[in-house]
Amino acid sequence: MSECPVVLNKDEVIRLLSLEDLIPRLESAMGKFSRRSTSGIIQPVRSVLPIHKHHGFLGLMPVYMADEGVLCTKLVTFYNRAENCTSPSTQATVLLFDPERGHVTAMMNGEAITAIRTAAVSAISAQLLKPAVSDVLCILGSGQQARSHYDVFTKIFKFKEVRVWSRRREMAERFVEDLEEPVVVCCSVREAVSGADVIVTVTGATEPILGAEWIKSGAHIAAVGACRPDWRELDDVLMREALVYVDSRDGAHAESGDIILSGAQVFGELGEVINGSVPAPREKTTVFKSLGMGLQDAVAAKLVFDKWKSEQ
Ligand SMILES: NC(=O)c1ccc[n+]([C@@H]2O[C@H](COP(=O)([O-])OP(=O)(O)OC[C@H]3O[C@@H](n4cnc5c(N)ncnc54)[C@H](O)[C@@H]3O)[C@@H](O)[C@H]2O)c1
Ligand SMILES: O=C(O)[C@@H]1CCCCN1
Repeated sequence: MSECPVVLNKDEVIRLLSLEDLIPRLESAMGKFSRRSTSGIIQPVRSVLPIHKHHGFLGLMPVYMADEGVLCTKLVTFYNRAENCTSPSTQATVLLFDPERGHVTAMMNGEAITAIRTAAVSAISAQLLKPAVSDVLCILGSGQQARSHYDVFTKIFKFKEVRVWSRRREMAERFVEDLEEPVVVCCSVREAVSGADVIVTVTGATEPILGAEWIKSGAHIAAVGACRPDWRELDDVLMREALVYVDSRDGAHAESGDIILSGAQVFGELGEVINGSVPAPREKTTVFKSLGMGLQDAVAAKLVFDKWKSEQ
């Protein structure tokens, strides 16, 4: 290594990564990505190595943004394991490189980046696709992503009611204990989603937990879990009847069980909606199937590193 990289821990990343700066940069990068050949962005579908013995996976998420001079990769492990395990189910490190000389310039906590950028991208989808009047937010799941989605969605949007459901009720009760605003704890998915305008699914489910029959017509669903080709969160009817948007078509066709196993058609990429090349009819039921992209991590990591440098 020709130079020692800067190392930024979780607290530093959280301090330096502001939503106000991140969201417009993510919109711009995702719009550019969806222009493909002219984008100057190289992002292969992530490599995922199964860790069979421990019900886990190691993902490698490289990206090169030629115009911006950003070369980055995230290394992420994710596990599908018992809730009483004390380690987080998703853990990550993000590396930024000098693209000209090849050395690592910064190494930073990837859990904070993953939590914040995923919720920020879901918020971009909701901004574009949610019903014009959206009073009720429902979060299914009560883990890391549930918390980051709660924080980002309640900061950006004004909901009259927020609901949460978790597989174990005590986990949902623990989730709301830390919050300043009231959140309704629901006993069933059906109760939680009934009449909701925006639904966020952030669970470790591997079988569908959310059915079309319970959902209000015109609702927007940000489907964040189920990131393996044989994992599901949403049922076939919902996937086939809704307009389905994705972050990357290639990623979705390789990794999303909800898309592959339901046979749902992808209507567009979020970047295409941002570019105005794919419509966003708010009155229709819409699903944003999020899988996460190295590009989103790179945008966040560059922002963090630039802010850090500006303080030196
Ligand atoms: N799309 C993206 O960019 C992205 C990024 C990070 C994480 N994820 C995915 O989002 C999901 C949530 O991540 P997290 O970090 O919050 O995980 P977490 O472990 O912190 O929380 C998982 C939640 O899902 C619940 N759960 C687990 N198994 C379930 C099941 N079978 N049915 C219903 N609920 C179940 C748990 O009770 C918990 O509330 C995971 O699937 C993860 O892989 C996606
Ligand atoms: O894009 C991500 O960061 C996550 C990692 C865990 C699996 C799902 N996608």
